[in-house]
Amino acid sequence: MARRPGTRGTRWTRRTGRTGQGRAASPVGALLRLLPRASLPLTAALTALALLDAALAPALMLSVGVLAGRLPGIGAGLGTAAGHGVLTAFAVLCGVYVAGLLAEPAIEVTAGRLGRRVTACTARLVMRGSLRPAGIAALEDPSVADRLTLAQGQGTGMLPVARAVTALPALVSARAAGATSAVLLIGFHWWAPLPLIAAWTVSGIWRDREVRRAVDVQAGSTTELRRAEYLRAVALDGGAAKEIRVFGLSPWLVDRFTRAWLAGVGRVGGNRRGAAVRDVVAGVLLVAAHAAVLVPLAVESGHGEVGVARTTVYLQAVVGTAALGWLGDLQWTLARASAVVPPALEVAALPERDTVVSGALPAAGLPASGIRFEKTAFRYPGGRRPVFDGLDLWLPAGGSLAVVGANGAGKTTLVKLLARLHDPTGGRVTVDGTDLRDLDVSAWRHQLAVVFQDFVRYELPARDNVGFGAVRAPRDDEALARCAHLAGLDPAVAALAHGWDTPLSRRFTDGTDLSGGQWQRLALARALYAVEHGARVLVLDEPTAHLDVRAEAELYERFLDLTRGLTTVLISHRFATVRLADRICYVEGGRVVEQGAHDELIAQDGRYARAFALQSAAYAGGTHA
Ligand SMILES: Nc1ncnc2c1ncn2[C@@H]1O[C@H](COP(=O)(O)OP(=O)(O)OP(=O)(O)O)[C@@H](O)[C@H]1O
Repeated sequence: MARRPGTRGTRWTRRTGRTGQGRAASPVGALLRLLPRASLPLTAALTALALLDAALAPALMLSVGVLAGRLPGIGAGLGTAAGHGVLTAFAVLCGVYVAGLLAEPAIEVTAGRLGRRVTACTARLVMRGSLRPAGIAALEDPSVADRLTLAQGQGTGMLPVARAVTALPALVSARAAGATSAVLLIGFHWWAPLPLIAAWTVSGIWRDREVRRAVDVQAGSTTELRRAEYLRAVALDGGAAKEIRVFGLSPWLVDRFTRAWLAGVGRVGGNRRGAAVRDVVAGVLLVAAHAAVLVPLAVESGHGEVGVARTTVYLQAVVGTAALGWLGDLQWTLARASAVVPPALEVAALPERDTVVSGALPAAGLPASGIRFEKTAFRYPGGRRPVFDGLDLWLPAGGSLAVVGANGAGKTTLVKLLARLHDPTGGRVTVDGTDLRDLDVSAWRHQLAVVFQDFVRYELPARDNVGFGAVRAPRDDEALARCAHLAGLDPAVAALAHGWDTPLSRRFTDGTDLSGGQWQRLALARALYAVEHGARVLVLDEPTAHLDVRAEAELYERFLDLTRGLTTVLISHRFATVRLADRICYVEGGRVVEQGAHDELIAQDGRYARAFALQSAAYAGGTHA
């Protein structure tokens, strides 16, 4: 089936036809189901208040009618029975009016509080959902990225979900008033409400469909809007501030942002074809329906067949049936603000799509013997070619293995398989003979300490940046100091104005930033902190990329100290670093093509030896390889 352009974001929903909660993805329905989860007492209170408010509208209508009917009796004097009747009707009218005045702020406060709970609940669902999958494949899927964008309310004209909660009681109250008006009209003629109900319903359904379509298109346009949001973030976030200025990217960024944004919102605006025709037809229907009721009412009232009181009530009721039709801003608000709920529920259900499933076996003490990649094959989801195709590799416990190979050979992918961020698509990875998939995934990761090539610079205090190596461990300042020392971070920590509590970002009060090399040492300290708390496998992916020559030399000197007793995987393009490892493997074409100790590989005079010679010659000649 041909797919409309720009509907990529809804592919996931359409494929499953269900939300993550296993129900149809109606935004308002999903919101109604979410309310009690956010707060049961507040939902109950808001429902009660909304129903009370809904009852007040017809009560007001009736009491006005009764008062209008009794008013002529005032001429007989207030002390008479007719006068008492007028006073009673007036008192009831005042009571209803005051109740309405009191209900309004009560609804506002309750809806406001429930709205905040729903906002928090939605945010929690999205955070937990996107963080819970053990693997990262789903998060790299563009359709998931689109759902995440929507779930965060970043689509075109999306409104905060709390606005939907405040719109709901107003909608209930309006609909109830409309229904009561229709019922009251039966008193005039049994058929009187029918033309009005039909006309308002038809026009309401047309407008409602239009809104749903607009919100749908809005969802489908998130790929463009995500690009626009990215460009805006690049311009404003500060991380790219230097390059933007040096390369003169400002006009390009503004232009591309504008184009992507307009392309995204254009889809929404461009979806009103035929709406004008429907508006005209709806207008004609409404005029005809009103005429069908008002003309007989005027005639019968003029002939005295319908009294003043009833005429007053019926006139209000005719006007009141409008609440059965399209409720303008209220419905727009509800549709746009509740649109975040289905994608939020889908993101909440992300773990169901995850292919990385935890086993149950404990991992404490592993590896005692070693880690083995056995005929491992791997292809990224949607990837054209396999990264590995029968890779065999043995990593003895307590030893160090360096992995070398050209850019894109799959070195980092090897680490992802080791950490079970992805699972092999063929073959297996074992530790002490047990398939990694049979181990409890958290327990196995507890055995790992990784410095990723693209390690994260958390804009948080230095203590957290290192402490994240063992986030569940109690605060341990001595361990922090030891790790900082081993990673060569002492001078940087000593220079922090508030020591370990200094935020490592200029965007926070008293915050500071570190140099690239200092950040890399911090990432190393984080991994060492994990080792302090039980990790037995240390993975260093390009650990010296940001270090100066002296720092790199220092790391070489400390390498044995750093890795003592640990099973170490070292990935590096710097052969001076690589040769520190017990064994080296050369990855090419999805397999290990050479492996052995540095001297053995040099003696083999193969790829490793040639690459080593090339880099040595480049350094000797004063250029970097
Ligand atoms: N998330 C991903 N989705 C699809 N393909 C990917 C993904 N990550 C990496 N690849 C591809 O997998 C291959 C191996 O990438 P990997 O990052 O493992 O290489 P590498 O050997 O670490 O490279 P480098 O030396 O440049 O760091 C590359 O062709 C890359 O384009």
